[in-house]
Amino acid sequence: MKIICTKDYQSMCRVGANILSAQIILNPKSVLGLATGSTPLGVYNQLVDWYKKGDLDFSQIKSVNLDEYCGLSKNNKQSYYCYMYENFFKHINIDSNSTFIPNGMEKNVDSECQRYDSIVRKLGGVDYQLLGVGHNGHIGFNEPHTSFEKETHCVKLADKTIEANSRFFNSIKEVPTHAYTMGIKSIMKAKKILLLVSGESKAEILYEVLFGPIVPTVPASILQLHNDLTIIADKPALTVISEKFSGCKNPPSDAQNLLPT
Ligand SMILES: O=P(O)(O)OC[C@H]1O[C@](O)(CO)[C@@H](O)[C@@H]1O
Repeated sequence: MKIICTKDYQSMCRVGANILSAQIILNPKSVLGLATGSTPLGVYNQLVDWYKKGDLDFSQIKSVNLDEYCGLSKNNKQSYYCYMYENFFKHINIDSNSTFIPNGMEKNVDSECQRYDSIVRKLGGVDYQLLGVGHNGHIGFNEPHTSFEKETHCVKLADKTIEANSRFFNSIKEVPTHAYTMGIKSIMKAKKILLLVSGESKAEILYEVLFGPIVPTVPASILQLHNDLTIIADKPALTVISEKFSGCKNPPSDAQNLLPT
């Protein structure tokens, strides 16, 4: 894995956008795996800016999103469909037939999961997967204890996730209790993965994710086994890692450039 340390959220997003724009320029037919939540917003803003300046072309790009709340329609402002449209898709020249998000309104769980997995397969898999991480180590909506073997499935959201995401809703009661998510197995199949982590509140979990044991209680810990993983984290998110390894005689090689000299 490669860990890039940036001074703050803004520069994390700029570096992230640079990595994705290199992917888009070098492989204009790429399949991008996209994430929602607060973390990638700055990356989307930056990519939109560069698109508006004429530096990027999304006309042949395809995208698959990680997840969607169950029971929220495309018109619901809190749906991830709406998030993607408002924050990214409506500002760029991506073909609306080339963007895919699980259908949160589909009640037949098996058929929706199979449909989504077959879309990803038909696209030839994800070339670059963008990820954030939840405070409990979830990626997509794969909550702690989810089997590493799952592809798209329906999950019951952890109380911690419902609480964290209630900031986007009028009240915690409005937060859906279930979601469709691509599974850990689907995420690990991506050719390249870019994990973004910002803020001190994620520092403890980032240490667990990158240097703790690989266990289903910390779903993102499986990323340690991916052979093309880049992590961009800002300084506050790296505080626990540098604390744990500073003064350590043999810090893991991946942590060495994060330590004070
Ligand atoms: O970036 P946030 O808002 O902290 O959310 C963390 C993670 O939780 C999710 O919102 C759940 O899908 C992810 O998309 C995101 O990466």
